[in-house]
Amino acid sequence: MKTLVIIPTYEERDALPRTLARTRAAAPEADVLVVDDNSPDGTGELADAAAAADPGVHVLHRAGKEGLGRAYVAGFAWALERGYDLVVEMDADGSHPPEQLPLLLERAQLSDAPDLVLGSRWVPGGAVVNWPGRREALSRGGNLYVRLALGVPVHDATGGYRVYRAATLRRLPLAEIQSQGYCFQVDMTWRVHRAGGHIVEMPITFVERAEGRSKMSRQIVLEALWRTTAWGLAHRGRQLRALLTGRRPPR
Ligand SMILES: Nc1nc2c(ncn2[C@@H]2O[C@H](COP(=O)(O)OP(=O)(O)O[C@H]3O[C@H](CO)[C@@H](O)[C@H](O)[C@@H]3O)[C@@H](O)[C@H]2O)c(=O)[nH]1
Repeated sequence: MKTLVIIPTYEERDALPRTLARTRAAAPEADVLVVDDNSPDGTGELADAAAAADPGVHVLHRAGKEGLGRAYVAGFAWALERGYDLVVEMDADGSHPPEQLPLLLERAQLSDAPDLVLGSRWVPGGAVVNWPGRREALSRGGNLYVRLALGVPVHDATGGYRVYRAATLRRLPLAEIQSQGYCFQVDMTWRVHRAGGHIVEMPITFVERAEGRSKMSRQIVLEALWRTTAWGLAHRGRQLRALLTGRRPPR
């Protein structure tokens, strides 16, 4: 199946070349799209150089930093316009080891044809390497909150190593997405679930970056908290209304 790996970048000069090389070696049949938000450190120029040397690497330049969510929505549109069948999300910093990609892609192509294969840190066999305790607690706690608030039956809705079936992305109202930061991952997981999508989790090992720095911020955490809470309240309201009026409650 025609596959595109989307790698969003902001200031990933030190990490990107190695991640690109590892990705092309691990899954040479997949094309790569770097979506750079005009990084001031020259990441975009590095990506251009990689694209000039390898026809399987492409670059989408955006005018400025607008967050992970907007970068992915632009990357999805790029992929759908060009007829890719599978669309992968992957961080630029090597924390999503490209060597695990073939297993995720293989799972995405099994006959039960999942709409979304989630690389999961929090299922048996999954792991995190070199994360401080408070970051692990934030991720585990955040995922528990997502499950309780939204009823999404997965263990790692916030993770960013995943494979979508392009046909599923086509059915989602991507232009409506408001999430800017990492709650985009929750937003997408929930959209696939609500649309009746088949989601499977595969264990992955997340390895904290050795170069550059995380873009995680207080603003990103707060956005995830308030959006998840607002979605959850609206969702529970819809379910209650359905029950009271004898209709089938929405997922
Ligand atoms: N284009 C673009 N890329 C961005 C932006 N912000 C972050 N990125 C890119 O998005 C990827 C993830 O950012 P990191 O800063 O490395 O994230 P992390 O803290 O390691 O994030 C982990 O937690 C997130 C939330 O759970 C996960 O979404 C992510 O996959 C990973 O597990 C990196 O490739 C980074 O360059 C942005 O505004 N624009």
